[in-house]
Amino acid sequence: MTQVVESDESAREEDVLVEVNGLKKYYDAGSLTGTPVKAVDGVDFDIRRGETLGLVGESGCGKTTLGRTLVHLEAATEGEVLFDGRDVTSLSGSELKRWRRNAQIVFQDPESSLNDRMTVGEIVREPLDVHDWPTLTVRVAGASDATVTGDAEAADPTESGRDVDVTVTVSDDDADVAVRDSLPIGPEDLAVDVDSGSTTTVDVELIPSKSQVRRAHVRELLERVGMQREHYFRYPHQFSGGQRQRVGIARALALEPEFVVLDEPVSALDVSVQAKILNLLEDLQDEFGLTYLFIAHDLAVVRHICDRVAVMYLGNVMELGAADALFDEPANPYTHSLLSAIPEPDPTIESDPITLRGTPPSPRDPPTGCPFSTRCPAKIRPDEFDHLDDETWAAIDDLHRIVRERGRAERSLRERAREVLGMETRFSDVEDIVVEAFGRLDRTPDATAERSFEAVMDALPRDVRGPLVDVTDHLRENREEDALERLLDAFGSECDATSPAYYDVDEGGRVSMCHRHDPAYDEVGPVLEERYGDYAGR
Ligand SMILES: Nc1ncnc2c1ncn2[C@@H]1O[C@H](COP(=O)(O)OP(=O)(O)OP(=O)(O)O)[C@@H](O)[C@H]1O
Repeated sequence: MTQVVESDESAREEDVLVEVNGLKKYYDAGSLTGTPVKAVDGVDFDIRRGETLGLVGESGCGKTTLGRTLVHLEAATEGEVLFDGRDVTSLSGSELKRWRRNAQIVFQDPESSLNDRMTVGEIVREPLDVHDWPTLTVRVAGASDATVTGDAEAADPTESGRDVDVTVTVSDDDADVAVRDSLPIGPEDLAVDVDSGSTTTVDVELIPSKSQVRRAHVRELLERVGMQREHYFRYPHQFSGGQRQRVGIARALALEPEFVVLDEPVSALDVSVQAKILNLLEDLQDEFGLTYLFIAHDLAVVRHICDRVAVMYLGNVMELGAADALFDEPANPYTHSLLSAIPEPDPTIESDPITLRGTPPSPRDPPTGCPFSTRCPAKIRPDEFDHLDDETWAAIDDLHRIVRERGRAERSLRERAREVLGMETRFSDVEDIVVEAFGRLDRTPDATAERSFEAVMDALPRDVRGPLVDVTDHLRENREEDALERLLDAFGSECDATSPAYYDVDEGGRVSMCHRHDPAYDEVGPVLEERYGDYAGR
């Protein structure tokens, strides 16, 4: 007798699904210039089974690259990505193909991510064809030595039940078969033959064709994501952005992955549609026990949908922790700055955003110390300059950024020729830059008048003027490296010198990368309050 019964979904444990260790992704690593784009520059974190981890940060900080590297659309330059404890960065060939089913991605723009020449059904079905889905995984109970043949492969009896589609229980020539209920097949679709010779052989065959099973699965998926079964034969351009994103989600779920990267899945959609897609994603997560990495720039959406959040800057994770705690009491100066930029919904509350000056440095040339050091509103300042006010520091920091950028910019052939010929180059405007950065500090009665370089320098405190004279001298000679070194030597701090460690910043396991968490320095919050008063990031 052969009996087929449906099994319960196995209980999911609250454990780590993805573990990322020292992950780097550099582009053009072998280029002639020798300076790769350090898109992801050494990140460590876990993603727990069944959770949604948010990934936020300014454009270009490496969010998409990190997401793509996790699902192996990009090869890692260095580091590990462990899925269920197995490093997948070195997988290739059939092993990689097999693993890929487990990790999928939903792209930002449903306009460009769906092939307009394929029907909706073909689009969702394509991964099933590529992976020859379904391959039934069979575990045989009750027989110590059994082989499995037919449309199925044998599962390791010691593995967790999560990976098993069919359980065959053998006693003499009887077999009970359990089919996982998310497959669009029932007892009547399977033929199970048990041959108990010297070793037990279990032959499992699908009765409908694979094509029929795939079509049925695609239709079920379409319905599950809020489309209709009849939409199978329509084309993407016949649908709205929201519906197209539903198709993208159905395609990502077709192979029943455990882990899905959602790369700005609602950013391209109308606000009215965004909530519906987010609700759908949450429902699907509950139903299928999915684990999400949710990449987004809308912090309100992230707070709503994510369990934990990682804040990224220049290829580094600056802070990571429970979403509510991180939004309520940010620890890292970069998180403070990001949150401070969100408009205050209550107009009666007066607060000023922390304005982040300048743009992030190029990922080809990240700062030596803390990645955020060139823009940090809470940057540590050397004690001997305690007497300087915030405006003077802002001017010093501006000059630092300008010199850094200039040092990085490739000099054109024409500029080099002009230098050789002793003609004027772009560095001839060095004095203008100093006047621009420091001229507004002068509070004398005639300060509104155009200031000369000499007048601006004279008005500066002696211990600022001294280093600035050296800096401008270096710049006039086109020695940007020396100018930068002099600036850092005079005004730099721990933030410029060394990359900070991660510190535990709350009881819930939140970590943040900032020298200010070292008890030797004042903490971030009080420093920002002192420098910015009633700023909006708290
Ligand atoms: N294929 C590539 N080749 C070279 N550089 C790349 C490539 N892809 C991305 N980059 C660079 O890597 C850095 C990180 O880009 P990435 O797209 O991951 O950032 P992001 O945070 O997702 O930005 P956005 O929010 O704008 O999508 C950027 O400087 C980008 O220009």
